[in-house]
Amino acid sequence: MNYQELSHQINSKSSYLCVGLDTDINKIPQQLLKEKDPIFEFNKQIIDATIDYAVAYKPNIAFYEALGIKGWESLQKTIEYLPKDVFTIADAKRGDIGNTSKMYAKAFFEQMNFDSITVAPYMGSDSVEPFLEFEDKWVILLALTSNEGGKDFQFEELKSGETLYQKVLDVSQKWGTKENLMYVVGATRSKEFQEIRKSVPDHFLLVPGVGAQGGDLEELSKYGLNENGGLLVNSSRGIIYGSSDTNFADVAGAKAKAIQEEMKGYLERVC
Ligand SMILES: O=c1ccn([C@@H]2O[C@H](COP(=O)(O)O)[C@@H](O)[C@H]2O)c(=O)[nH]1
Repeated sequence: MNYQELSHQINSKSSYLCVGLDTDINKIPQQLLKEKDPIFEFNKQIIDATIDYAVAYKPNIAFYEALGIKGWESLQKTIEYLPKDVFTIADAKRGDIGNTSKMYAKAFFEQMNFDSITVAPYMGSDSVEPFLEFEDKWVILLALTSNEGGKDFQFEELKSGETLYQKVLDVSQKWGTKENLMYVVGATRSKEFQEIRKSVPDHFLLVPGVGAQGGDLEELSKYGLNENGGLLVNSSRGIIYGSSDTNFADVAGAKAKAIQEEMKGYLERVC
């Protein structure tokens, strides 16, 4: 999916919601365990219930890898089940020396046909560029993460006066464009949103950390939204684990709808 198509989806659904498919076999409703593929069955019902309110889906790959071959099969089926007009994110946080990164890119872009993958910037340009060589595919580079430990390195002030995460934003803009490069900025970092938006006015930001991690949707939307949308805000546990009963999908749908309605209001302010 390209920049214009993503922007169009945000406009037509009045939503920049990304549903996180962090599907944990120990958390899904008991009655699904009798299914042949409980993880896929759970994802399928969550997707059906939330599809009208979401523009993107983000399976966190760890939850599938943890189950071995069966997990990879559930992931593949989930990706195949998702409609082509939603944006798909492999939250895999990859990145290695160039020839290895190329193999990661082939795995997620060619084998699994994801639109995008999260990549760690720490190994630098040659670890990121192989992902950027794929047409209409995206790198989502970790810039300022939502977790407490993100402060250990990302706020480090460099000799130049800029912080490490600012340097990631500045330098990486030479590697890709707004058409193939997005950034992860945690919803818990709402104080930094205004300044980050100035550094990357046109790039999309993937924002995890609303819901279970307590990020403020209104605050981050105020500074993060731009005229193309410019944001994909992820919620995983806050949507998919609203109920552990037979009504789990309905509850997920209602939670996604509530977020979409709130987002609609924020989008109207920038249009
Ligand atoms: O900075 C980051 C980067 C990635 N994540 C991932 O997003 C989801 C958040 O899940 P919630 O249940 O909505 O908290 C999860 O897959 C994380 O691994 C992040 O939280 N922060």
